[in-house]
Amino acid sequence: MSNIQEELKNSLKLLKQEWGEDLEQFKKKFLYTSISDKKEEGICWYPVQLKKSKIGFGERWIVELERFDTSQSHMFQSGKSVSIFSNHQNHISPDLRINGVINQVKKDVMTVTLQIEELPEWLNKGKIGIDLLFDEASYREMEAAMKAVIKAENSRLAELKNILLGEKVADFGEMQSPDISMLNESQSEALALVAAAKDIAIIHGPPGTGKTTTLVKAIQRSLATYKQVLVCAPSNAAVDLLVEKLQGIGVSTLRIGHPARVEDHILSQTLDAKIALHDNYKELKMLKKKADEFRKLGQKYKRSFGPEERLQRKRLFDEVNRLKDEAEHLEEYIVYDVFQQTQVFASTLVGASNSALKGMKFPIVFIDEAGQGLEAATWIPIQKSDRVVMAGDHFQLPPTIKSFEAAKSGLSETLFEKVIKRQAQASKMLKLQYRMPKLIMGFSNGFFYKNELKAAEKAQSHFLSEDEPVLEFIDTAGSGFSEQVEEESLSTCNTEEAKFALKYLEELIKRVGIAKIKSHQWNIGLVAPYRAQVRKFNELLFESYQYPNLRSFSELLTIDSIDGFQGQERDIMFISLVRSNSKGEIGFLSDTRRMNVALTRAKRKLVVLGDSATLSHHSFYQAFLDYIEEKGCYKSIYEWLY
Ligand SMILES: Nc1ncnc2c1ncn2[C@@H]1O[C@H](COP(=O)(O)OP(=O)(O)OP(=O)(O)O)[C@@H](O)[C@H]1O
Repeated sequence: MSNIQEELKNSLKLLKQEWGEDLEQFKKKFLYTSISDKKEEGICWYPVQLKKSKIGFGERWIVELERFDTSQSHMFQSGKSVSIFSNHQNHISPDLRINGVINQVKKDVMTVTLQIEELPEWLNKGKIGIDLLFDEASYREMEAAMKAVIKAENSRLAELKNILLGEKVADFGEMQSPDISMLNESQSEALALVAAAKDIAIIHGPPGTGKTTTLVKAIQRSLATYKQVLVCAPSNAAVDLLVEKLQGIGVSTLRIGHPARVEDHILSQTLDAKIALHDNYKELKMLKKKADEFRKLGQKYKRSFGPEERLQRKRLFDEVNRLKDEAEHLEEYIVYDVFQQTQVFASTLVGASNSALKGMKFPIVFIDEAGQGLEAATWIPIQKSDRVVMAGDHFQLPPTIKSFEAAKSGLSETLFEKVIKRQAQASKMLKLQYRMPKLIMGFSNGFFYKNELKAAEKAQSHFLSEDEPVLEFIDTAGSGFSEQVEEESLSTCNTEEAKFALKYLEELIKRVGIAKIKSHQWNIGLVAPYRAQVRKFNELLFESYQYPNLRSFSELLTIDSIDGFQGQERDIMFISLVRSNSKGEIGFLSDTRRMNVALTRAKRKLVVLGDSATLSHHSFYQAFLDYIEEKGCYKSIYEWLY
């Protein structure tokens, strides 16, 4: 057996190990995570009220539950497994839980089929909620993809397996001379490489070098040759960003995936929305309505009726069936028509297994942020494609892996990294970045990119105003701003730091000028590595009136964890590092690739807030503090406190 077959089998084994660990951690999460945390993650409805209950087919109980907190987005959908719990006396006991499967979710009402013989009394006593249970579907899809790749022989997938894993050399056609009218030289060379690639091409490079920009251009170009292509990324946020950019240049894009996971401004690109906007949609609705009316009429006939009525009832039901068939055909036609008009199908890596794409093959798949995708997930869209183009940076966020052992044994190595190592001629590195002035870029450049990264001339003119520093580190050491652990979620926050961050931004807006910021549409990112701190920002900002200017900027302000910012950029970035303790424990912050993402999002101003006494125990932060000192960007919180 060849080495790559062994390697793939090992990857599959590690994936299963990760699956087991994830399941274990999920179980623990449910025991220790607060309800508000779970609600925020979209995996819990609380409180809910029991509206109806009945016994359905197979003597199963079916319940209808309504939630009150209607604003929260969620991930519940039909077919998913859920667990209904009682929070009696603010305590969730494992005994007061029942499992079930979602029949349907309509706005704020969920219908669930339960796996019990009798309804427990506590269901009627209020204080109940619904948890989403562990979703094995993604793992199943990844497992299936790995198995398909292992099994592949005498097929395009088998060839791609050999090429991507380095057994066979990637093939290229004649390289056209790069057209530098739109992009810079190395970006244009990357475009030429993509055009010549018969198997695989990779665009990689540090933050802000235009990987996504070049990839979008390559996608647009490919549409001159191919009618339809597939575009993927590991996260929903990265897919939405690509869809937004493609939409911006007039490419007709269909966003595959559950609408609950798609950002609001991208919803119009989902299949549901496109069906609803289709010319024939009104006709479809009419057919369904008529079928319903005839069905109701037919049901009005009681049991004891004569032959005349029987005939009439039969006619009505025949009509119902005819109308339903017609509606079904019309719906199939609408979907077919939407697909015909689509140039780019866009989904997450795992989302490429969506039934809407079943049986479809693409001449080429483009994968952005490929350094964040697990190998098994990356194979899912590749199975559907003849050629592969990936873009990413292996010094930014890696795939999220729960099992330390599996990560150590190789699961953390992405397909993207393997191809860069094994097919050197198939990749092009971009080195000129357009996002950040040199001062913001400098630390990351030295620490991660051997100072190979250059800043474009135009990035030097990125600032808010002549006298507004582009980089500041504000040291909270000695201020008494110490971290707290959120009791229920065990996530860390730092209330004083959160208050200071908001106050700072409030003052910054006033200082730079509200009108100026609004007229330039400069946007702001407020970020922390911990979800508890993100929650704290939201609580403080939206539940008080202390920050009126910042609140009035809410459409230009994004508050999120670092992971939510991968691939994005903001004019102003404020990072609250949270950790402040006497032991020098920095936990999660030691993931330097995550910090690399955070430190490289800002276009005009980057403010980092943290406790140097705690942070300097780690060499990465010591190096960062040295850089800050050297560049004269250090400030002590005492400048604000007194
Ligand atoms: N050739 C170019 N000329 C001018 N601006 C450019 C060029 N290429 C990219 N940019 C700009 O640089 C910024 C960063 O580009 P982009 O987001 O594509 O980079 P990236 O490499 O994908 O970044 P990240 O690694 O953070 O995902 C964007 O504002 C983009 O418009």
